[in-house]
Amino acid sequence: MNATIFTVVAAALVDRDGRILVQKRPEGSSMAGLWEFPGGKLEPGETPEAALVRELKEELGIETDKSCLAPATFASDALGNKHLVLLLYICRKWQGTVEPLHAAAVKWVYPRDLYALEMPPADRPLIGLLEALL
Ligand SMILES: Nc1nc2c([nH]c(=O)n2[C@@H]2O[C@H](COP(=O)(O)OP(=O)(O)OP(=O)(O)O)[C@@H](O)[C@H]2O)c(=O)[nH]1
Repeated sequence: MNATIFTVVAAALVDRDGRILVQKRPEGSSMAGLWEFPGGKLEPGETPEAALVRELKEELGIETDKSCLAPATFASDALGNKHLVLLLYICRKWQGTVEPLHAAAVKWVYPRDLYALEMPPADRPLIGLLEALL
């Protein structure tokens, strides 16, 4: 079966205690209220790393560099009538203080505590991998 594939980049920001940042999708967006990794869709012609650096600035007000983005794992799942490929990077180094500029809220959680959160379906298989990696 053919499907329109769209690519999303996202970051597991990891703090010094090994906790990961998740943000809550705002009211009025698709999947409102679910907790997700910050990130978003690529703009035409944009590299995944440039898109993620841009999204982290737009969504959280932090600055990072592509050299601080380590490819970690990916998800591949149907989303509506399209197919989502989500590239997840681990990022441990950035400048600035995280602020929820787009999200309803942000919080830092240990990987094992991600299981208890309501997350988009594509994200669930990523949790065990993050637990193993961190
Ligand atoms: N940033 C992010 N997006 C995710 C995650 N998991 C997941 O399924 N997605 C989906 O990937 C897409 C990312 O789009 P986006 O963040 O650029 O934009 P958006 O919410 O305005 O998109 P939309 O209005 O089309 O839903 C959304 O459809 C979102 O639901 C995740 O962990 N992080």
